[in-house]
Amino acid sequence: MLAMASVEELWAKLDGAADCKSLLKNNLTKERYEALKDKKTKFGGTLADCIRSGCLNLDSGVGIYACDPDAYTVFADVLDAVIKEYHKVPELKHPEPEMGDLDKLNFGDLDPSGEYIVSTRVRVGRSHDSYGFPPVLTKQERLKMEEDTKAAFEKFSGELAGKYFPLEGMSKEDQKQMTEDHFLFKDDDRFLRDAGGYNDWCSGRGIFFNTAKNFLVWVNEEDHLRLISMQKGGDLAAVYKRLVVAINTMTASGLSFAKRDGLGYLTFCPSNLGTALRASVHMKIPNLAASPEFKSFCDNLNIQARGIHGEHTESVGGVYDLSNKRRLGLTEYQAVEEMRVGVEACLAKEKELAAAKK
Ligand SMILES: Nc1ncnc2c1ncn2[C@@H]1O[C@H](COP(=O)(O)OP(=O)(O)OP(=O)(O)O)[C@@H](O)[C@H]1O
Repeated sequence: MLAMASVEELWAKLDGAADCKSLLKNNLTKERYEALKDKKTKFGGTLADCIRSGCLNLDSGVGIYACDPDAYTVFADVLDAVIKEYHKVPELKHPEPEMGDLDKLNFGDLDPSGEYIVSTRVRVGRSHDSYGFPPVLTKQERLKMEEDTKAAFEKFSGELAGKYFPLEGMSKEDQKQMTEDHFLFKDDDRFLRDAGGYNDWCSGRGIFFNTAKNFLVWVNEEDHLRLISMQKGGDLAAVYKRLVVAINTMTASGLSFAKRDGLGYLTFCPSNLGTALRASVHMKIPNLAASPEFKSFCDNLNIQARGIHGEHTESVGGVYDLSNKRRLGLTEYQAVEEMRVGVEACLAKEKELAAAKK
């Protein structure tokens, strides 16, 4: 069974796949493979744990996950190369976290008319530095981690106060409704599945909500933690401030998050590390989206366009998920600013194209 394949079998599959275009394929040279194939992290993770998904799914974009925080040191030879290529940075010199002065943010509501932006969301990923990532995590460890996390939720007060809902025992109807409302995560990503992301599903997974349901935390989806602030409309300042207060509360509660000099916050997928921040709007841009320049327009602004049901989904009714593409090599505040500038440009272009049609 390939899910249990040895590192030699996985490598043979990757090496023989001439048309594979993943970053793993590009960067795991024979020399690197030979040097790394017998190494182990302090969590007991191996190269096979990192590359399994990318070898089973030769159509992967990235193709490599970190089996645990230590993988970024032990398998740095290949992971650093992948990180540089994915994030398009020549050097790994991520700055220290900087959220900006919350009293002097450069932005407010990006769409006061309320006509274009359906909703705004900013999320960060965080990993406990004392636990491995899904390929090496046991069920008991995941449950213990869930307990540590729940204890930190007790520190949320004011508008952040809320309740934790474990997935185990949640009805199918509730899960479906929460997913359709864009609140909850699913277990249907084959890349993540083959990386071990759904091992022992759904034990140790859950979701925390504040009372107003505009702040939530995903527990043990892809990352140990995803802190998410979201609301209807375009008030980026309100969404961002809420998130920063939540991050500071979690940190002050005594949790220690995995971080490495030059790489910032560590996440399961190397595509997310650094700020681990994705700021997005769901925005109506039917005219821009239909224009041939849509992709290059977004690329020039470092904006990523996704469908509205998450990565790898299609747009519905001309509504797109527009977010910052860069997460590494810039501060949190700069990442949000980059998204803000890009979204404003997309909005202006949409209006211009709509006016030209009249
Ligand atoms: N601005 C937004 N408004 C409402 N829902 C959003 C917004 N951005 C993302 N979502 C919803 O959040 C959920 C998760 O999306 P998705 O998986 O694409 O992003 P993510 O959580 O940032 O993680 P990743 O980048 O690792 O995929 C989906 O249901 C998506 O529709």
